[in-house]
Amino acid sequence: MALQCGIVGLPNVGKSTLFNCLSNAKAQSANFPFCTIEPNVGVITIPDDRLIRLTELVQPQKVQPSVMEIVDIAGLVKGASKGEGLGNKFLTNIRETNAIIHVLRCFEDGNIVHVDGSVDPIRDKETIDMELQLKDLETVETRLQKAAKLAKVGKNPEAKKLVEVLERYQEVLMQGKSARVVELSEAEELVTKDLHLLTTKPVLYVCNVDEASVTNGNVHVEAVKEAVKDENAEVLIVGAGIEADIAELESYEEKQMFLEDLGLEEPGVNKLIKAAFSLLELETYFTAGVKEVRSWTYPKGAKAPQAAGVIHTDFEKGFIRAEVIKYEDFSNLGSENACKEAGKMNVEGKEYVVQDGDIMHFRFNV
Ligand SMILES: Nc1ncnc2c1ncn2[C@@H]1O[C@H](COP(=O)(O)OP(=O)(O)OP(=O)(O)O)[C@@H](O)[C@H]1O
Ligand SMILES: [Mg+2]
Repeated sequence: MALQCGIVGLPNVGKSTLFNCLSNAKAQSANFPFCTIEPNVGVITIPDDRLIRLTELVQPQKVQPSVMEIVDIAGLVKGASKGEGLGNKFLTNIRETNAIIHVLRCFEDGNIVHVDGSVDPIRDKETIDMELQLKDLETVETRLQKAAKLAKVGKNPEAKKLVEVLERYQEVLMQGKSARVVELSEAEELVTKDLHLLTTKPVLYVCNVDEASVTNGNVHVEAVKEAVKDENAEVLIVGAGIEADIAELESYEEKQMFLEDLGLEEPGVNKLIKAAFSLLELETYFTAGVKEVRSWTYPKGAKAPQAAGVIHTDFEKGFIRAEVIKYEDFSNLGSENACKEAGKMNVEGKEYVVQDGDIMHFRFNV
């Protein structure tokens, strides 16, 4: 059940190029629109300095970082919601993802075709948003008809609630806004959970810039930041072209040299991976034994038994307690034993909400 981030944007803006520097899988990338048709799925490793530190301290036989899936989706054009370009098929690919990375072309390069003839990320963003919103409006209206019928026949409080929410969605979508601006109560979330609207998915924006703009951005990036300031969404600057070149380099030293020249401490894609990971509302805990040091992914807010279930369902079913060491303590004191002696290992029960970076040891009984 690996969660997926989908990369969306207009054709030829650099989605596949970005995908290639993010994942080990290789997608075809070329200077013509609709180069990608079938979605490319890749697995990416989440970079985490804490895992490196734990590995140094524990010296395990094996190390296993967290991963997530990333999908490179075909470019979308105006009218896609009505079947233009690759149309609806592409929208289905987006529906299957859990979060969206929206790539905006912010680089000038006369040799790279822009489907709408000029570089204008704000217009591009509106084009994509509008197509997603139109598709959602279609979904909402179809569902509204059905739910309204159900709500009429006798007692059906759930259908009534659904109708209410759908009407709110319809209103904002008709105003050209995304459905994510509608705030839902827990009960409302429950009745809408199989709706899978495209514009309720969390989104982050990637400004794809040229080499010279990777550290400070450019006028296009500024315009994007201004345009999304009410959306409460993150805007990242990545030079996909140059990062793809760096990813091709063999040695770590060469990569570092290149990054330094660009004025970057780490590849822009690392920042992007971390941002995408938190966009999915995921966090990490660790297990640190001599056999294996491993990073595990759990949904933010999970209690100890649910987090244990990520390792094995038996751990959840037979959960007794968890022994928890904070990463900082482990890192400072150097070992599990040292933490125990210093009283830095806590025993937690079923109600414990796991915190990002916890080092866990589960006791269970099956
Ligand atoms: N930051 C950049 N600067 C200059 N050229 C770039 C940059 N990013 C990508 N490109 C170039 O843009 C072209 C299109 O890239 P890519 O194939 O990744 O686009 P795409 O969004 O996947 O397109 P499609 O929707 O057709 O699949 C390629 O020639 C690529 O090398
Ligand atoms: Mg592509």
